[in-house]
Amino acid sequence: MPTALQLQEVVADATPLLGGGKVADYIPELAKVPSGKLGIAVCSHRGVVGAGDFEEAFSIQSISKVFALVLAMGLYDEQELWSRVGKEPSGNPFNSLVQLEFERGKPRNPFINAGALVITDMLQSRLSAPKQRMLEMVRELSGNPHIVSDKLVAASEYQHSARNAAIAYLMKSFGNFDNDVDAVLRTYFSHCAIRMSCADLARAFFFLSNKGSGLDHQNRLSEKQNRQVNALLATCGLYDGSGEFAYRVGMPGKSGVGGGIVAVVPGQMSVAVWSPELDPSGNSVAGVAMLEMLSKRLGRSIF
Ligand SMILES: NC(=O)CC[C@H](N)C(=O)O
Repeated sequence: MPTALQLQEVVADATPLLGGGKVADYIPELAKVPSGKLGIAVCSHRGVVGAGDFEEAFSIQSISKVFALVLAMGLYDEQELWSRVGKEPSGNPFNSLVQLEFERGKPRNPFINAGALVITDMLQSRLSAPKQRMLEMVRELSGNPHIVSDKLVAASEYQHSARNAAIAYLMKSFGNFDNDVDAVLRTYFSHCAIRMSCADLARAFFFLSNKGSGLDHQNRLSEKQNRQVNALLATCGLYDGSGEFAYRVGMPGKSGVGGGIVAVVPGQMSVAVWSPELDPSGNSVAGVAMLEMLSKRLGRSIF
């Protein structure tokens, strides 16, 4: 477990990288976030340590794709789930359509938009209130009952949803989408618009470093499912930047276009970082750098 001082050093050493990326602006509401934020939090059995802006809430965006998958793994059996979505890295941008046509509407993995939209469609089929269920889950996992989904961000995404709608309709044309596209998009955007801090996220992801059992001692996943999710995070969690992330950081991880990244050190700790400026793949520039520094300084690459 790093000390607060070590985390402060990581934040200080990442500060010169500010200005080296671009805040997501394809969702206009996200473009309003100040670009100079830097936060890091680590959670182990001993609790949370953080530095920088680690207590400030931000839009978790694609990090919600992990929570959605975990929910779906509790509702569907293995065979059913993976008949609808694959387990391979895509090597393409997170919101790409090209592969979907060639691969007959089956998304490569649950951590790109197409995959998360199929997972959300599956949640929509089995849950009466999927938006609320997701909020309950992140509140329980993080121990923070005040977590909410930002209605302005969700509305902004809905107003600019042409690409996600196109992905969903393409999958529907192949028979891999059961519910009304508009209803599923609204649920998906509500999940993406959840606001959490690095401290919340580090707590919420602790179960993935602890054989599927959360800080509240609830078993969220079996040990086997936990290994499976970590394997998918290690290979697919940062879209077409997943190989580079494994090379530099060496931890299963998941990013979002809000600038957050969560990472897991199996058996030890979960880490969350935040800095809004992104690289061309949509991953936080300073966020990846902070995780790389932490991994190197503590010797925590899993490889
Ligand atoms: N990579 C991301 O974080 C993308 C999530 C975003 N809500 C979208 O659908 O485009």
